[in-house]
Amino acid sequence: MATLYSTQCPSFFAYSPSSSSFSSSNLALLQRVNFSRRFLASKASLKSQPLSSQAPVNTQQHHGAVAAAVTPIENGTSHKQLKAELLSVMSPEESQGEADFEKDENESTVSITVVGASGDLAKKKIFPALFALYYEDCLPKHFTIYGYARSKMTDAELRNMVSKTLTCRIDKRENCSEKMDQFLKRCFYHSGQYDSQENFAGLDKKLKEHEGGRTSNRLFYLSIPPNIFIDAVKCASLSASSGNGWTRVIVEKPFGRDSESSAALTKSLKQYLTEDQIFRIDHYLGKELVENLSVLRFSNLIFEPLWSRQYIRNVQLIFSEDFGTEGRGGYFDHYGIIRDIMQNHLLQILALFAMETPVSLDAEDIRNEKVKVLRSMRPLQLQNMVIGQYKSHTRGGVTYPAYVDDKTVPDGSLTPTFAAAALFIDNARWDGVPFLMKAGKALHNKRAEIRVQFRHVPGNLYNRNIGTDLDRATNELVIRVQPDEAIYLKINNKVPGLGMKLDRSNLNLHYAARYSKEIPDAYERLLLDAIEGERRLFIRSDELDAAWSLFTPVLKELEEKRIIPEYYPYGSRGPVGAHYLAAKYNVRWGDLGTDIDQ
Ligand SMILES: NC(=O)C1=CN([C@@H]2O[C@H](COP(=O)(O)OP(=O)(O)OC[C@H]3O[C@@H](n4cnc5c(N)ncnc54)[C@H](OP(=O)(O)O)[C@@H]3O)[C@@H](O)[C@H]2O)C=CC1
Ligand SMILES: O=C1O[C@H](COP(=O)(O)O)[C@@H](O)[C@H](O)[C@H]1O
Repeated sequence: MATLYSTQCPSFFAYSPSSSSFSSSNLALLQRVNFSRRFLASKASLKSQPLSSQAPVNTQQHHGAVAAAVTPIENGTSHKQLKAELLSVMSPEESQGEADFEKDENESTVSITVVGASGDLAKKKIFPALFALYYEDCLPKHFTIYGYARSKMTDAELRNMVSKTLTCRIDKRENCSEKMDQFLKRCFYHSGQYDSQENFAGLDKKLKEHEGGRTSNRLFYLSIPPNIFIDAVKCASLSASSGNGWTRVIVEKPFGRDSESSAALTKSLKQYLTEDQIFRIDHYLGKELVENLSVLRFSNLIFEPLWSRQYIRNVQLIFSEDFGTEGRGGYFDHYGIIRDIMQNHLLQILALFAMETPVSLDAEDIRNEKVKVLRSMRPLQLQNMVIGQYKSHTRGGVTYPAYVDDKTVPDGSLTPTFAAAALFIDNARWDGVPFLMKAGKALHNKRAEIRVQFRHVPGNLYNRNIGTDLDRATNELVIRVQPDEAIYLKINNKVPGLGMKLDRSNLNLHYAARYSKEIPDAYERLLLDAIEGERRLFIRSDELDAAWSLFTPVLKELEEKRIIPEYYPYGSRGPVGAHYLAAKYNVRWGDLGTDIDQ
């Protein structure tokens, strides 16, 4: 039986996809064994920490455990047989871990409170992600979900609101509505002000009733505008923290507007929480292909040796959306595209892409390497930046609005809805390699991708067959984060036939063709990690400081000098200036749409 790495609930266990008939009780057992190993690992680290802080999972140990469970197990193996087999290979500590796990499962509970439950993000992303986790059996045995917001709602009204946004995966339609009903029964609502300790104490009382005297672990997801983060954190922490388990808070971006406001936010958060309790979310880190970046690089011999200035000419990080700020103009105008996308999502991808090999897969080891990259970078300069704003455009009889037509945007706003930038990492690996970023709203397509353009082949024997445009003949690795996830490598190839004609082709890993399983939403992975105390995909405060120090000077300059953005038509490819910026560094944007870019 071919054994591949595929997971049902990824954090817990792995099994062979070809063993779809593998009994669910056997799967559950494998899950338990892995979980008990993880539990042991986290228990070991708990001993040295105060109760209110986190118990980080040792990812290396976790991966070891997963690998252990991937050992081929024949279909038809009975549950009893399997349990006996697994118990026989467990060390005494692991058997104890298994017992502890069972005890812990029965004696502890996780309460997840979505603060701002009436809002857009909660409806669109958080509740659906929680349901997906529930469907996949990834939530703990005892869990309760609470919605908290000022709006008046009954439990039934919250359930009704949530039910409208729940969906089942295409490959998981079985018992879907039954599962939805079960999930909704575990969702409740508490109405309260964000700055009222009394209202949070009311929540605490209700949570305690659900927790029924078990060890209570509590996760608060702040899905509210940033101006009320601190009020909510203060009240949640003072009135609704767990008394005997962990308390964690997921904080949504924006984390400030610049270095100063971000530092002030961190300082205020730390009045009520330890750094270990703060989970700063950047949902791009939860995207499948971003998570895969390190796998691609560090587990394939062919990539890592090429991953430097010696072979890479430039790296491009591209984000585009084919819609404007519709409905979010009020928020957006205060931040703009540089803060909304570049300083966080694209910069995080850049750091992961460019970091040195971490000592291990532990969160701190990975985050240490990312910080080093950020701290090796030159702060962005105005001359390495182009900004744009979309204007109205009529196409096919339809008129698309300008950014400033949005009623929530002040007249004459200069806020960029598009930006392109050239960044540099001044370290031995990347010296002189331009990292180009481009992000925009209301462009011609919706896409997020990483493009790696390699150097020309020195003394290429086939130069004559390639023609004069050597750039077009160099290898390019494209990691398409979304939509239609894919990794493809552009290579030169001989066109079959008696002549010697070359063309460009793709070595193509197209996810939809290769994997039948639907890709989980980023929020699922991140919520699961927060519940498990895995911080690898969350932003540490020093990472945040380093990220802001790269962008703060240029953001201030743009605002102080009131730089006018280049206007581009809604639905276009963005300002021409982006091409001049790239040309300054001998780069051609890779997303111009060649015949082999699908
Ligand atoms: N929506 C998205 O796609 C994304 C959002 N984010 C971030 O997530 C967080 C939540 O976003 P989103 O759901 O869109 O936000 P919303 O504007 O929908 O706000 C969420 C809830 O907060 C309450 N609220 C809104 N404004 C105020 C206010 N001025 N004072 C007090 N309470 C208020 C409302 O609940 P009630 O009135 O019932 O109390 C509202 O339902 C924000 O930090 C946002 O930046 C990040 C990435 C994407
Ligand atoms: O953080 C944000 O991300 C979304 C894009 O997220 P995606 O997962 O749909 O690609 C963006 O629309 C929004 O402006 C920004 O705040």
